[in-house]
Amino acid sequence: MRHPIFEQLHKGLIVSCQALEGEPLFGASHMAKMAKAAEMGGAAAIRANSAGDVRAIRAETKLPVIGLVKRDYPDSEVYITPTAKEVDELLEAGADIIAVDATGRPRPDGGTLEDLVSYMKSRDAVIMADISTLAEAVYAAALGVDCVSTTMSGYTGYSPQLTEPDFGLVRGAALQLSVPVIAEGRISDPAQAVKALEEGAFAVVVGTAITRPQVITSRYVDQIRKAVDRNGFESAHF
Ligand SMILES: CC(=O)N[C@H](C=O)[C@@H](O)[C@H](O)[C@H](O)COP(=O)(O)O
Repeated sequence: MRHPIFEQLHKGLIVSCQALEGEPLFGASHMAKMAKAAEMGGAAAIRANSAGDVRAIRAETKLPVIGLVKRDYPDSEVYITPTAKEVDELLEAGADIIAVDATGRPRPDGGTLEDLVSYMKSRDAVIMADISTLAEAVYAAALGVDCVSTTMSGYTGYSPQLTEPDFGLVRGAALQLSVPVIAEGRISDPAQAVKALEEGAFAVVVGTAITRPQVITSRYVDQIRKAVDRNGFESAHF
């Protein structure tokens, strides 16, 4: 049976509020304000990295929070909630849903996705499986995750390296699975978010295009520079 929290997410916009160390908005208080702004704009939920950010966002908003912990381990490329340790941190912080890497890549300490999912189920966690291919989506659903998200498409060596969102994966997974399929990754304008829903997404996650101002700024600057190089705007009034 589908967990009741999914009613709040259905056909909604989930805003990913994440800033990594070294980025100007890094820090729980900045992310809480970002989440508040997203709430004011009508977001259905927030996706957030680290127990500290999850706590701050829960204190600042009434929205459900999808938590993850990005952590590097020396023996694995998996960095989104790789082990039970990160799951415990997120449960303690009160995350409503926990996102975990559900790619087929080797996990730290030889752990398996199957073991992680069964641990999470034993702790009543609601699980979002971050996948990069249809086969991974099918496998995660068979393990009993609550939803899948297309987060990792383009970020594993064997998935298509698209500049656009992976609409084909959204469509294929939505057709094949009975759990909600969330569209996530490189959705950069409202029309793409709508297209993802048309392809069968249950909800849409947007991060960078809303919450990473340095990237948004550079997109404008790049376009402007290219246009200036192309035609110089000689007729502009100075
Ligand atoms: C691949 C990976 O690590 N994705 C992360 C997952 O939490 C975030 O860095 C992304 O911002 C998020 O998936 C939303 O995607 P986009 O920022 O493209 O809208």
